[in-house]
Amino acid sequence: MTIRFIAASRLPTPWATFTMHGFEDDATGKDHIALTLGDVSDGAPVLGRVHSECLTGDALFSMRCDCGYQLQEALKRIASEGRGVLLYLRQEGRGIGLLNKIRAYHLQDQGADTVEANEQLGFGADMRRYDLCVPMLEHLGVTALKLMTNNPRKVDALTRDGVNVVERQPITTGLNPHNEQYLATKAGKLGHMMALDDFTQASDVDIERKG
Ligand SMILES: Nc1nc2c(ncn2[C@@H]2O[C@H](COP(=O)(O)OP(=O)(O)OP(=O)(O)O)[C@@H](O)[C@H]2O)c(=O)[nH]1
Ligand SMILES: [Zn+2]
Repeated sequence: MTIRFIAASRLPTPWATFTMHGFEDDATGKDHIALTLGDVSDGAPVLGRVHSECLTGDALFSMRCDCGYQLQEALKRIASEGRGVLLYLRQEGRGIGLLNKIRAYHLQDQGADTVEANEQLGFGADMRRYDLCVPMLEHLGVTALKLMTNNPRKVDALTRDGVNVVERQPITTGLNPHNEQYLATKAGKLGHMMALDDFTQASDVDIERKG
């Protein structure tokens, strides 16, 4: 696997102006992004989120999952700390791709849960890889992460791949009637460390604009 840095630019958002770093994954042809704020290469642990692509949740306001809410919350928390990193990994649908995720959603519309739907399609419950994070973080000079996640398997996978995760911070946001069952399945079957009582409710429109 070769991850190559391609270019960086400013990325203004409602919460802060981040630096956006683009990388190319030669093995898969996919491109991945890191957003950074402040000096992340000074050796001190960095507040971070490793976020896997969810086009429906991140860009199309889907309420079926918690991805868009988590993305927004992570950027807000990094902005309020004034320093942090978000890796945006192009592994849609827990690694099965967008069209297979739509197939999986179709099965879920008929009663399967998120894990059963993947399995009925012949996939594992979670096909993601995190080894590409290492060269991305090395390029950015990040040596230790305070990781925002509820997913202990993500922490384990990153640690196995050589990422120094020194702290886990829960990120429980965006509960709504459309994702309640999905979140319960993540906690029950995928091992996410969260209870529905921990969650903040999604408001109708959660987008804030500054200025
Ligand atoms: N196959 C499949 N993928 C889904 C479904 N819902 C969300 N996803 C994908 O799941 C990924 C996000 O996974 P999550 O389990 O929410 O998050 P996580 O990264 O494992 O854990 P957290 O760090 O706690 O958010 C994204 O790639 C989404 O596209 C679904 O029902 N089926
Ligand atoms: Zn999602």
